[in-house]
Amino acid sequence: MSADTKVKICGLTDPADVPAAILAGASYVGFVFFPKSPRHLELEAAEFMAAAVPEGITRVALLVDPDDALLDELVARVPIDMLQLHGHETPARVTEIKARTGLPVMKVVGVGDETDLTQIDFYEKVADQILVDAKPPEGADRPGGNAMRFDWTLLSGRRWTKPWMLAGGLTPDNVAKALRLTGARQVDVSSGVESAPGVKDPERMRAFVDSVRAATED
Ligand SMILES: O=C(O)c1ccccc1N[C@@H]1O[C@H](COP(=O)(O)O)[C@@H](O)[C@H]1O
Repeated sequence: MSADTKVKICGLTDPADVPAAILAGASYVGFVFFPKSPRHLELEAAEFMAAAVPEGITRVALLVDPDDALLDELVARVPIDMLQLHGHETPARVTEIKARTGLPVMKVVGVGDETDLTQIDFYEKVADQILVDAKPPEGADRPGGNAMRFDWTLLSGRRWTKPWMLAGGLTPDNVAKALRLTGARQVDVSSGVESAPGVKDPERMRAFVDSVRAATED
């Protein structure tokens, strides 16, 4: 584990969440653009919230199989530093989206069992970062943000050429164990720092980052 482990807090929905996440110690903040999510933001709200993020904090837009019209409008209106692709985007589509937007891309790979890890070998060739999340259950309403974790031991000893982040069901109580088992140097949390779906809790955000810091100071 490393003392400079970074935290992404995703799914901010209220303008007050921005200073709360930053005060807690987030290095990345995430905004969700997926209408079926309780964390979905309209572009106007996102524009306002992203503009309030200080320099040095990475603003991530979470998208699910976005079409070109959405990408163009998002990039024109919202000050964003990175895209998180959480759908079924192929490696070729990742390359296209990077070229179209001029933004770095973090591609999500859903893990249910060991066989899913082979996907990372394809995506690390084209994406700037990889986000390793739990694979959603069949028929789930959304491909992430389900507070679901996977078997973290699957990642023990794995190395990839691109930076990667661990996500999926992380909480202030389990993140230390997740860091220990996976060796992750970046973690992403949404449901685990909420008081209700789509409602971020400043105390839980702080507790999460504190747990990461305590675990990485060992
Ligand atoms: O948060 C959502 O509603 C969401 C919708 C569609 C795709 C992904 C979504 N969430 C992301 O999933 C991971 C893990 O979340 P959790 O900590 O298990 O709740 C994270 O990147 C969320 O932002």
